[in-house]
Amino acid sequence: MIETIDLTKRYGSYTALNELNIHVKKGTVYGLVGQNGAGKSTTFQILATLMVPTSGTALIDGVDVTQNPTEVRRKIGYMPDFFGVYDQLRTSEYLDFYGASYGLSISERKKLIPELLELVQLSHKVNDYVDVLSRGMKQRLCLARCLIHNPEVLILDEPASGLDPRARVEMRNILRSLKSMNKTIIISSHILPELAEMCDQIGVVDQGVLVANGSVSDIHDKLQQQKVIQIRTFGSHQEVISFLEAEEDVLSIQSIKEGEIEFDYKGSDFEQKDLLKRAVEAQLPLLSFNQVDTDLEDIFMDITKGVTTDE
Ligand SMILES: Nc1ncnc2c1ncn2[C@@H]1O[C@H](COP(=O)(O)OP(=O)(O)OP(=O)(O)O)[C@@H](O)[C@H]1O
Repeated sequence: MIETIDLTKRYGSYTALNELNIHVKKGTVYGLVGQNGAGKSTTFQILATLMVPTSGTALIDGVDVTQNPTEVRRKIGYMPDFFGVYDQLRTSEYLDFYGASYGLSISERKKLIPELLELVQLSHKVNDYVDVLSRGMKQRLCLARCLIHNPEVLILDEPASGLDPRARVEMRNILRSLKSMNKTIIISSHILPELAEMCDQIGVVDQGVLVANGSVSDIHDKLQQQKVIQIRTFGSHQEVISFLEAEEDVLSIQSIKEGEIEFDYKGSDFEQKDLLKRAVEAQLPLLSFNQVDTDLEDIFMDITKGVTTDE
């Protein structure tokens, strides 16, 4: 439904997007995650037909965004990361204006606007002026605006940015409703865990390059090639340390505390099983042996480390 093939964008000599390949299946939610300046908005602006790529192709439902932007615009709803709302317009008038721009009749608009306001939980603000709505409400109104022509595809650039925790939860619930309506959604964030729970697939972009792509658990596994293992011991450490130091897949011993050793390990699950077996056979004084869970935030920080952000 959404596909980019070797999508590249250069601003002068600076490459903001470098041969990006992503594929979003119909009815699924794809999260593009990356630090500030990673290239998310650039990708979304190209998908939304607002920017032409330097090379490569982007397709929405098989239609090339550069060659046939008008047809693509009918298929998409785009929520930019920054947007303004008009002064002196009430919430319902604002949506009415956009509905008319998309060629909806008065009766269609009359029926649709209350439905959309209900979906984005703004029914109670129908007669309020848009410029005095809270930030979260404005974001939700902008989302309603994206839906007015019933697009199949939603391109949402950081819809939850700048929102307080409650407003984030509200936005997440709305996105869940949209998913259940079988929309195909691409959404960006610089916070990986925020996207993880609502996305079917995640792409991690770093300096314009897709460094990881797949389901949340795939990414977790792929990026966590180096594990941290914790051993709890009973009695002397020394025997355990000597054993670990002789193991090829033990990269380094991270910490040694009273009764506890942590080490970096690069072996597979199969090799890890054998390591444990050998440790038991060597009758080491082990109380427990387990892999330390790394959360998504740690993994994200790890793969994007060393990159300076522009904020
Ligand atoms: N019009 C432009 N001219 C020159 N450089 C640009 C332009 N737009 C973006 N860039 C640069 O391209 C890179 C990617 O920017 P982009 O806005 O796509 O990142 P982003 O991942 O959306 O970041 P953020 O999370 O801060 O919105 C950045 O280094 C940015 O400074």
